[in-house]
Amino acid sequence: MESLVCVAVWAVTFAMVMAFIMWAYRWSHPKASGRLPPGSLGLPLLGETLQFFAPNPTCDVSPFVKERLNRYGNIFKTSIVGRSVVVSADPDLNYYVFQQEGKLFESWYPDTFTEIFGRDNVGSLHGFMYKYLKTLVLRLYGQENLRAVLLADTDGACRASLASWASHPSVELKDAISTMIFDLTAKKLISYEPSKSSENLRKNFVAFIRGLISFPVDIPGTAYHECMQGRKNAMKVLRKMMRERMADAGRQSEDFFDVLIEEQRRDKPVMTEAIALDLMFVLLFASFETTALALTLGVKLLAENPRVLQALTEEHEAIVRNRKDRDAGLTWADYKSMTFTSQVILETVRLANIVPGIFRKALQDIEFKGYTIPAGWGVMVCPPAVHLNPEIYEDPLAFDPWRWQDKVEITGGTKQFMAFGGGLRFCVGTDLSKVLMATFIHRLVTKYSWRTIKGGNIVRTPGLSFPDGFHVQLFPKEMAPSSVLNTACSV
Ligand code: HEM
Repeated sequence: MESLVCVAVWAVTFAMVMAFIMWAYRWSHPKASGRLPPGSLGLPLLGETLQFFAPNPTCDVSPFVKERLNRYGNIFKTSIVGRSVVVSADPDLNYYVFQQEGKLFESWYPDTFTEIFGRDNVGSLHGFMYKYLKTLVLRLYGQENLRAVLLADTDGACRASLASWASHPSVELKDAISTMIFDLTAKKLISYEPSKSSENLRKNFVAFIRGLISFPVDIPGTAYHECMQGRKNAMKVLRKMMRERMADAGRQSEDFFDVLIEEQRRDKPVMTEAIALDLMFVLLFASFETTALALTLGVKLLAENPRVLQALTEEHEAIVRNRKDRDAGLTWADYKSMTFTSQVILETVRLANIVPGIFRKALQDIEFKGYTIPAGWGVMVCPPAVHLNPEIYEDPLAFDPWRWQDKVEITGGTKQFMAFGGGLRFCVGTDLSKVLMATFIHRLVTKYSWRTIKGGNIVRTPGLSFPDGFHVQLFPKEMAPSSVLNTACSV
């Protein structure tokens, strides 16, 4: 009897081991109708997730991507956060993916992203609903409103913020710029006034860049957990605000939230409460964090490249000289005349690679350059691999705004430049972001000098962050001690 039990236990164990081996084999050798791109799917379930998130303290392509590009070429397969993904550094495939949005590919992001931004966030919507939301957002952040309203607002915010920072012995620039842009955009979006509100709304968006593409482990201490807590708190505030406004039939439209509420009040509304709330949540985050990171890196790069700073300062001093009233606000014509500044901005976002991966899902089996991307697989377009490719950009890690000279104005993604995405989903905040950066630079270089106090080192996991901040001291130009100006030195 005992030996029978022993045999049964062995048989069950053997069957389980065999089942596991077969499952693991199927995992690493997935079925496909054609030839899959080269690469490894890593360990079962875990895939190559740990390698993907390994910190990279440089502006260069992450070691994860670089090693695989060297080994497999511009298109390779991997598995991250539980999904099989084809990574593309191939300019033709990237372009194809963008052009085929909604046909062969559709927007898809890892589950962490969807949980944090909400299942009805703009990145997860398609077709009519998506186009309708995009049109609404462009009413706020498109060129027309930027020219009529937002340019003056951003100029005022940059002026006031820089003046107040200049009275401090040290300012952590990333946080200070984030606060400035958040306060400005949250006012436009929900009439948020930090001084009058009991909620510190911005603190709910801390750790988002790290958390969006992270391990979906919801335990205290993880970036994902921090993001989820932030989402819950911010959504509570937004939901309460929306219900109060919905109940107030006589309310006049004051901000973008009111526009969404009016849409919900229509006879046959297409906008649901969930879509409106997720949209507000995404906009509150995207409006400030992306641009704040790019600007902080930009100031650091300027401090490290005095020749660029010199040329930039000359452009802005000429704008001031040509004004009747030297203290007047920036005009749209001033903004449009900033040729070198726009090159500096392009060069900064090329090196910043704020969005390290643009995700899509294949809607059917797709053949490309001899490889098959199976239906349902993810595709990650990898902007850093294009922006830092020496065959496209000579000496790619050099901060060289002159490389953009005589290039046509970029109004969408191209095969060589996709910092703001491409195709149908080209970033709706591109123009706002450029206006913010240009007005900030204008006020900074015409009125102030600065020196680095400490920090400024970066880490990409793979989203960009400044782990020790970037602490600077600002001086009004006329009061600046000449020996320490605009230096990258640390104390
Ligand atoms: C340096 C600043 C910025 C960078 C580098 C950036 C980058 C990007 C990229 C690469 C995409 C494409 C994502 C995709 O195709 O899946 C995108 C989309 C988007 N961005 Fe930005 N962005 C910036 C600033 C902003 C700002 C200021 C806003 C404010 C509204 C914003 C709002 C959005 C939204 C709502 C989308 C989704 C659009 C869609 O799905 O069609 N972004 N951004």
